[in-house]
Amino acid sequence: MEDGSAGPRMETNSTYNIPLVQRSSRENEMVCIFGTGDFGKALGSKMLQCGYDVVFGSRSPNNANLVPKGSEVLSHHEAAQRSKIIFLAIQRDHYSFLSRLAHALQGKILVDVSNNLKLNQYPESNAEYLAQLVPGAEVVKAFNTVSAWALQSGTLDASRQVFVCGHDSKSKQMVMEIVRTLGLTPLDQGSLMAAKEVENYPLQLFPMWKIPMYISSVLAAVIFLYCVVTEVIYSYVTTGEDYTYAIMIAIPNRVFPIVSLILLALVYLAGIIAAIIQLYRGTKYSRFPDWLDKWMLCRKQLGLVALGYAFLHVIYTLVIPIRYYVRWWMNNWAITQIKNNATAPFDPNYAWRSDAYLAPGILGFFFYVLLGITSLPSVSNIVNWREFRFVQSKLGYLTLILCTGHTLVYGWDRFIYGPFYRWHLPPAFVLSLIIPCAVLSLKFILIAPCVDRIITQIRQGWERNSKNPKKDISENGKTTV
Ligand SMILES: NC(=O)C1=CN([C@@H]2O[C@H](COP(=O)(O)OP(=O)(O)OC[C@H]3O[C@@H](n4cnc5c(N)ncnc54)[C@H](OP(=O)(O)O)[C@@H]3O)[C@@H](O)[C@H]2O)C=CC1
Ligand SMILES: [Fe+3]
Repeated sequence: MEDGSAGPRMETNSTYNIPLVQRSSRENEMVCIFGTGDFGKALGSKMLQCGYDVVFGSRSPNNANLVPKGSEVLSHHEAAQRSKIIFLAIQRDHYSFLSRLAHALQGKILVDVSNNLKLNQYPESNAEYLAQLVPGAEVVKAFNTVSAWALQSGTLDASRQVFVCGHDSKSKQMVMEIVRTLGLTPLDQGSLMAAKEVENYPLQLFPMWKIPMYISSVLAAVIFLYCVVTEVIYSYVTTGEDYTYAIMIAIPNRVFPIVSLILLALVYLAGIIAAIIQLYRGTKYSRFPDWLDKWMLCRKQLGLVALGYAFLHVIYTLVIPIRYYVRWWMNNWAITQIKNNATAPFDPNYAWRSDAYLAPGILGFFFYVLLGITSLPSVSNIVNWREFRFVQSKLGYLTLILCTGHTLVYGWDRFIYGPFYRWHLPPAFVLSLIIPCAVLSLKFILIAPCVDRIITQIRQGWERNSKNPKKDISENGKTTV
């Protein structure tokens, strides 16, 4: 849009709606908005600021004081005559009156901004429903991901993207131009068939985080209950000892590292299953099952949730020295030694064991944090694809090895120590090692040169069962291999 004076717009604007964008020197473009509700008013106000002329279509055109200063309110029929583009800031349930206006709406561009309350609330999308009601108009879906509040307050940072879809590309371009003028970023989503997806988008709560959150919560709950049964209830039943205070710090500090380790292993298990499937099928050209696709797509979120649990484990571990139970136990031990006038000998084995347990934990956590940082868009955008793969894969496996090592050394002789197998149940940390050890063993097999060669070939497009290599029939009938 070329620069120029703001035209007659300036005089009619109230102090609130001084155009921020200087539009073309030609007549200001008139846009019509049906509905003087929250969204209609917010959109109208923003458009006035950006230099458009706004006319509202309302059931009560006499309530002109309700709309932003500088705009007009007319009946739907009159307002429709004034503009090529009409924004429908009306709930879908009230669309039916539009069929009576079909004649006035003939050839107009109707912008559907509506949202629903539930996912898939109606069989067809609101925009497609509108297109059926007013077949003579071009329907474009847009703006439904922008809230009235954000439009009005200007806090659009998180929602600058406006999904736009519609059958007629010219109409879509006109709407996208308005989106740009309002300082937003249009994203063309294709034909009106995409409207359903566009409408479902704002109804989804953190779509990629759902599965990781669900898995981690279920895991945490199950492991917590397992620890309560094998530690608190077991102690109470067998010795009558009250160990319930453990549910505040001791048991959560077992649950957090276990969940973290299992989630981290699950991040890499997806890739291993994918490699095994490719090896088995002997091709990369057939689709993975749906569940694996979903799993692969949420690996980053899974890893970040795992990092969150690792953080909790670190914090809970740091408070151990200030716990009453620990201080009591240490003092008691020292007093017993004084009373007996005998100092417990220094045990280098034990010193080794405790350091060997802590060191991989600290290093593992360090790489864990590094992994988390490199997955942030601001960091991943400045490394190339190879560097990103290197960090996420090599560093990821190193983290998994260190954290698994940390748990293995923690186990030490506890794996075979009878009293830890209460009611014949293995201690929780033993369970936490199953998936990580399986992942590491499988990875070990997959990187063996003979297996790795086949996987690399498959990933480069080689197919085991293709007896006839892919043939291209060129136009002159010759076959090229
Ligand atoms: N609020 C928001 O943040 C967002 C809203 N949207 C969508 O924008 C649309 C409007 O939302 P919102 O402004 O919040 O809703 P409101 O309920 O505040 O306003 C809707 C407007 O529609 C008109 N209306 C109500 N009933 C009828 C009817 N029976 N026939 C004709 N017109 C009627 C009224 O205007 P009048 O009295 O002038 O006729 C009313 O002010 C909805 O489809 C919503 O999904 C999309 C994104 C964000
Ligand atoms: Fe630990």
